[in-house]
Amino acid sequence: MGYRVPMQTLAVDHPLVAHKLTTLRDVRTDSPTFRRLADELVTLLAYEATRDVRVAEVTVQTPLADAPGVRLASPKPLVVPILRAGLGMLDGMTRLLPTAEVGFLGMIRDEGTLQAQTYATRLPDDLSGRQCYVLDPMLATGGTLAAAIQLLIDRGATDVTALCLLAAPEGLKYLEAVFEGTNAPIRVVTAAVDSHLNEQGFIVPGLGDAGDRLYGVV
Ligand SMILES: O=P(O)(O)OC[C@H]1O[C@H](OP(=O)(O)OP(=O)(O)O)[C@H](O)[C@@H]1O
Ligand SMILES: O=c1cc[nH]c(=O)[nH]1
Ligand SMILES: [Mg+2]
Repeated sequence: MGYRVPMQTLAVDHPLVAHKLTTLRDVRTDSPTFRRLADELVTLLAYEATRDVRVAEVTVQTPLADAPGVRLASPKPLVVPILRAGLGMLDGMTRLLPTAEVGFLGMIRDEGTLQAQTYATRLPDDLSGRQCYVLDPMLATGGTLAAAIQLLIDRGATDVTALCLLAAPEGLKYLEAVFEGTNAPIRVVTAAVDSHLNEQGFIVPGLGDAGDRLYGVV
């Protein structure tokens, strides 16, 4: 029997995170500003989300002496943005993890049933031993993120961290229930856990439709 690993959620408590999130939420914030703030915010979240990223010890020479240090280790971490809205978090993440590889998942939530459908998958076949970082700004019902994490686990991933700009308590509870008792530690790093979901499955107070605010209503 596998041991139980509770899901860990970290809401990053930092004034700069709160400052950027406040402007992201503001309905008056236009798309160019929204894209810039999402990019800046994910870099702050990534700093916390990568605390356990694997490194290897190295020695470099300074102009004065040898200095012990570390470099990002192999195998390379995998970053997986969930299209569309997760693309708005990709550059901010890879800026901190420049050696990471990038896989892609295209997923859309049916606005009637709130069920997630996968329309694109481009991932390495074997994810065993890889640290995986999933990017999706909104964790609402949790259906999209649960399906994405399951796809990674099906390919052997055992170390998955999701970065979300906002999370709803309902979605966090759903993820906990889905992955309870799996061997894979699941971590969620978010800028805030909001109040609740409304009847349309939107996070309240939230920031609206993240994909539309990043890229327009298409
Ligand atoms: O937790 P859930 O209830 O599953 O909802 C969250 C999902 O909904 C949004 O995507 P959307 O379906 O709007 O696609 P988009 O990114 O292309 O706009 C969001 O970016 C998440 O992927
Ligand atoms: O509040 C929400 C919920 C799902 N998707 C979004 O973009 N926003
Ligand atoms: Mg959307």
